[in-house]
This record gives sequence, C-alpha cells and structure tokens, in this order.
Amino acid sequence: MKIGIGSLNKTKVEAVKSACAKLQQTFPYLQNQRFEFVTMGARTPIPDMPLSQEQIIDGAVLRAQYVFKQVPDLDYAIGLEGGTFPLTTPALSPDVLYFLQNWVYVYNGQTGSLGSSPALPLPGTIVRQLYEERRELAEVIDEFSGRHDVRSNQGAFGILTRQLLSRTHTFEISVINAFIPFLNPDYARF
Ligand SMILES: O=P(O)(O)OP(=O)(O)OP(=O)(O)OC[C@H]1O[C@@H](n2cnc3c(O)ncnc32)[C@H](O)[C@@H]1O
Repeated sequence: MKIGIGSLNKTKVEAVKSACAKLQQTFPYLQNQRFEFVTMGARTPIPDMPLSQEQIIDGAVLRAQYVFKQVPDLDYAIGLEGGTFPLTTPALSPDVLYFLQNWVYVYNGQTGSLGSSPALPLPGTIVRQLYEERRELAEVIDEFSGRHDVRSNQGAFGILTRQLLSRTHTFEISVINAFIPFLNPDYARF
C-alpha cells in the first residue's frame, strides 16, 4: 500500500508510520500488505498558524489533496495539521475557551475521511500571545518551555501534559481515527 504524507515534520511522519503498524495488527486482511511511505512538504493557502477548527481541517484536507496530485500511484494521501481553536457554549457564555488540537485527512483520490486528536485546554498566557499578539505557537511554546524546536519533538502537547501525551502520539490517534472508516468493514455494513 503506497501512502503519501503531506509533511516533512518528523513527529507527523512517525505518527503515520506507527498508526499504520497498529492498524495492520488490528485488521487481519492488512497483514500481508507492504507499506511504502512517500513524504513531501505541502504548501496550502491556509495560514501558518491555524486559529480555528475550520482552518486546521482545511489545512489537513488541502495538504492531502495536494500530495495525491503530486505523487503517482498512491493508495492514500494523508494531510496532517495542528492548530488551536476557540469554543463558546451557551452554558459557559460569555467565556471563550481555547484548545490545541490536530486534524488529519485521509484521501484516496475520490473520497476522504477526517479524524482528530483529543483537544487540550490552553493556558491564558499562550492564548493571549496567539490571539492578541498574533504569534505562532511554535515560537511561543519554545519560549514558554525554554526548549528549542518543540514542534518537531514533544510538541505543545508534550510540554503542557508533562509528556503524558506527545505530539506524535496525538497525531497517531488522529491518523487512526481518520483511517478507520476506510479500513473497518463494519462501516460498509451498517
Ligand atoms: O512542516 P509542517 O507539516 O507544516 O509542520 P508544523 O510543525 O509547521 O505543524 P503545522 O503546520 O501542523 O502546525 C501549524 C502551526 O501550529 C503550531 N503548532 C501546532 N501544534 C503544535 C505543537 O504541538 N507544538 C508546537 N507547535 C505547534 C506551529 O506553530 C505550526 O507552525
């Protein structure tokens, strides 16, 4: 099975590979498949720092569609995008809550499927820098943690959960969620 990945970020590439290994163990008919992965950077018109669920999801979808066009003979192209979003609910109104979340789109050239990670509440200091000062999370989380290149390593998920969840792990969950409707035959039966 040939799979295109719309990123060169190692946390995303590792997440796709480990999700595919787990899916292969879970679905017996995949066990004889050999997986081949092709990675490529994917430019989209979505802002570098997605600040809403719509932007995160559009980023994932456009990356997958771009890769599918560029790479011949793919079975699936996968777009992965991380970002933050605001949430208002009538029960909490007028409070606005802000979360970190990843979205993934798996595309087979005709149809696609979306999956997401858990959503993690963001501290107010980070929210203000993102939504008022319009800074990028990658830069803000490096400063907040005193570390370098967090986005290619444990991610903001890793820093804020003290490694209970890493960026790779949360992308792995998103990839599994997005792939399931393609792979689980129960989806065709019900
Ligand atoms: O090379 P690509 O695939 O673009 O990987 P990226 O690390 O830039 O990741 P995204 O484009 O998916 O994320 C959009 C921006 O959100 C930020 N971001 C999202 N999730 C993050 C995380 O867990 N840790 C650090 N930065 C994150 C970071 O500033 C990114 O530029």
